[in-house]
Amino acid sequence: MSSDTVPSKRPEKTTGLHVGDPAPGVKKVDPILVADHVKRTFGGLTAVDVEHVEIPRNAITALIGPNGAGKTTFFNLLTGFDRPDTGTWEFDGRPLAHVPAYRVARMGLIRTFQLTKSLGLLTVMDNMKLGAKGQSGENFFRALLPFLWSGEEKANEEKALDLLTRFKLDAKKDDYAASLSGGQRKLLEMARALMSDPTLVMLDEPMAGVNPALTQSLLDHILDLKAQGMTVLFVEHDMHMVRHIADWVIVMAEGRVVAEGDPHEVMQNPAVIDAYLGSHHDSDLGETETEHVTAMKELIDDEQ
Ligand SMILES: Nc1ncnc2c1ncn2[C@@H]1O[C@H](COP(=O)(O)OP(=O)(O)OP(=O)(O)O)[C@@H](O)[C@H]1O
Repeated sequence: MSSDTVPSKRPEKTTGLHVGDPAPGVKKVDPILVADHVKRTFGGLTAVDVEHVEIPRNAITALIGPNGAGKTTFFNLLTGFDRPDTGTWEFDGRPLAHVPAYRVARMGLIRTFQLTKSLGLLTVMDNMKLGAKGQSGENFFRALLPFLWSGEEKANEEKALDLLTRFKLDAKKDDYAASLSGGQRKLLEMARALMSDPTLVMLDEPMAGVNPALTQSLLDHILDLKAQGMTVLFVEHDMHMVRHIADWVIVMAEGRVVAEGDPHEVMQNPAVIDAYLGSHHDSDLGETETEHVTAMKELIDDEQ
């Protein structure tokens, strides 16, 4: 955790996102994603058991929770990278359960991974082109009639260069992705996600492994996504980041949503304190205290 984790300008928070008390599963004024009864078990372990959750449109929502709470599994389910035992969910009013990941992406829901998936032996530019919608090779007839797609190829390259410039990676466009630093790879992954003009961007631990020199730039880019009309849902352990940029926070523990609210309210919610600190929150956790718990403890103290 870093207390330097602040964007360069004060983020404009979006409020008025929910209807009624901010309890788990609370209705949103304009949800972009609505999930019901999504359950995933691994043998005897219930990793995800979300009864109902709504993600507000054109806002930044943080999904937080202690290690093993089910956040990444839930991300995998929503984006078609894993299959639930039960459950349905809709993205922009369209059912998504059983839709494979590549089609979910084409529908406008793009995700990044905790460990970046940039292809090290491809150049930065080639990684970007892979993120484009409707690539030439996808369609048999286009592949037979290349003049149909040369214009598209050029447009993709221009768009990629534009994005790489925005993310300050243009000078690296011909380098192998493997030569980038961890933080630059995170930026590349985010830039690549934007190649397909998503409406919902899901980021799994965008700050993990990013050195302080790049954290501000990453935060600014995430805020930009909202400014451009996109919706962001991100998993993050860095609570300072959550507090600074999230408009809404959803807290998971043991597979369930245990609390929701704006970042300041949520940090004071007893269910959240319990989820992170169990029954130990008045005592020193000593050796057993993880970095995430320490971070949460500091913030809870700040809020009180
Ligand atoms: N493929 C799998 N096979 C078996 N168990 C799994 C699998 N994937 C996840 N789990 C288990 O499901 C639970 C939820 O894991 P998940 O990675 O979703 O949690 P998380 O909240 O993302 O945790 P972290 O913050 O540590 O990344 C954990 O107990 C984990 O061990």
